[in-house]
Amino acid sequence: MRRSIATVCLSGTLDDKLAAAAAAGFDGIELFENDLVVSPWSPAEVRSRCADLGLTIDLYQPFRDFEAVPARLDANLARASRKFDVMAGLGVDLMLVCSSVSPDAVDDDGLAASHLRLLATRAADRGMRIAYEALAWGRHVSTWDHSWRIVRQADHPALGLCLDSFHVLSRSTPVDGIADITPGRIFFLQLADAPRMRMDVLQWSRHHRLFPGQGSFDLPGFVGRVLDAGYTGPLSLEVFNDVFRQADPDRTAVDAMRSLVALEDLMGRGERLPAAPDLAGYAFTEFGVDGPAGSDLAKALAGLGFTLVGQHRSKPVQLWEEGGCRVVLNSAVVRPHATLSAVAVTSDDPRRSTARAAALKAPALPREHGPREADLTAVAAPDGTSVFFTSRGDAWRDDFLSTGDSAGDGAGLLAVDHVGLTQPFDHFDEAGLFYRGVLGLDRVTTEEYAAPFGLMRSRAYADAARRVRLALTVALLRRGEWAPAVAEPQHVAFATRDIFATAAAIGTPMLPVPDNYYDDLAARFALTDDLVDRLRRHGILYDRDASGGELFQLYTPIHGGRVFFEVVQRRGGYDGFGDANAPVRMAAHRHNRLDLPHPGAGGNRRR
Ligand SMILES: O=C(O)c1ccc(O)c(O)c1
Ligand SMILES: [Mg+2]
Repeated sequence: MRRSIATVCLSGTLDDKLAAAAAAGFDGIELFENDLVVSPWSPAEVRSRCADLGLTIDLYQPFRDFEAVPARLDANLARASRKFDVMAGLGVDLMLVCSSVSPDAVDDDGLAASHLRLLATRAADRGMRIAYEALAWGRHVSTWDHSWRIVRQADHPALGLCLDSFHVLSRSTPVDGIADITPGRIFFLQLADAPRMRMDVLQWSRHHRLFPGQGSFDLPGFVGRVLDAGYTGPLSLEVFNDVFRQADPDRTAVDAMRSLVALEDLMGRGERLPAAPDLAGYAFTEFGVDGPAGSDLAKALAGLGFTLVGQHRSKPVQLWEEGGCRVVLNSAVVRPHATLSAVAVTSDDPRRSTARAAALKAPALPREHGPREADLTAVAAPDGTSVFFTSRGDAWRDDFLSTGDSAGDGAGLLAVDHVGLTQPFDHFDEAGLFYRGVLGLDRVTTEEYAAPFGLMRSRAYADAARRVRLALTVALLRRGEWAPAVAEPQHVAFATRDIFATAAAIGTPMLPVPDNYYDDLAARFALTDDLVDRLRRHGILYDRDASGGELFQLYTPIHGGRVFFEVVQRRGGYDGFGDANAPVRMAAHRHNRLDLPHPGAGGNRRR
């Protein structure tokens, strides 16, 4: 299928947008009038620029407030005629007319149809066509089925529909009937996703649209019906989004292309992606550390029961292990402090995982191989994390020389439960689409909560077997300046079979948790005094879901300036991430980092 993108999706001037669309591999564009108006290029120059870049101009838009505004009919036809001249210069034959919002528009389908028929006649005289789109906030026409009735009534071969997934799905109008639209009458298809929000639909549309797969709309279902109606034109993205409007257009265009590739795969039409192989879990997580951060993390890992079991053959890289948890401390990647630099997932077919990632436009990372170093394939995630695919059998471990120590039972940690990555504000949705697509994960939860330094959103993904879980978080506004030190922590959570045994093995609680938290917990969940006391004594946080599943969590302080570890025990099918406890953890980290006096766990209240 041809893939197009509306210039309104991308930041910059027209030349920036065209270059970005072409570089990301789009076949065509929808030209937004504003982008042409501010361009120094004539329509003919834009046409030749697009041709040079291998882009077609598939649609010119928007033409507003035309139908059923009787007082302005002549003026509107004159206006249209000038726009047809522009379109002729551009070499584009399709104009988008969106349903009138003017207070002067009258509620008269017959009149609307006759006006559109007149416009279509004029367009046809110039070899052009009109695609009529119902805006969700149109004054009298705001649903796809209403626009279709009018188009049918107008009955002109140069008049058809433009269907826009946002306008259709934001209104929850039934979509089944779309498949029955007369073949050939859908002239254009615009795609946008969006989060479900209860707000004015115009504001929702103009600020919060997202690329397919980043929001909550059922786009595969919607597009499937449009294709069932015989539509053969491009899949064209039309996303009004405040962040994308000011982000690097090259990067946005790649994100956009990735969304279309993933959508076509989900629909099972067009090009298919290599299927996501089954994942067996995280093989290891790697932290890039400088000297002080390296010793800080090493101490923290030892405190959690890890053993230093390996030293890399050729690089300053350590392998720490406990149960099925492996942590690599890499001081070859020189970065300030500590950074969760890589995650490695064990894939049933690493080659296919890599091919899938490449098809989703994940940049491949060059690896330097020493003589015996395992051939790990890696791609770069939008947040800078490297994602490795390893095979079962741990061949990658041959890169490490044994220290002679082997991991004992430690504190009873079993495997990585999840990885938590805080995302920069501008790249949260992009990162979600990337990880989900590349690793073949499903979306599990989306939560929002008020934390000490602002509102947070967290979104978690996991494979069907729950062997690889990933939690992304973001501050809902760009971070204020005043608390930058805790801006973007990253963490790895390890699963334990028995959190109380693990806590006992660790000893003194690593991160003091306020008494007030436990008083509130007792009230919220009607827990026994005994359980609350045990939680309190060990600094364990607790959560319970609607069906009785339970989560127990323990946290370390922040190490190496940016990272922390978590220990979790899930019971009874608990599938979340304890987001209700995140503000408690964040406040405790703040206390800890400032080294504020703490009354101590175990019932000593502050006076
Ligand atoms: O927000 C708007 O005005 C607008 C314009 C053109 C479109 O295709 C659309 O979906 C919305
Ligand atoms: Mg539209």
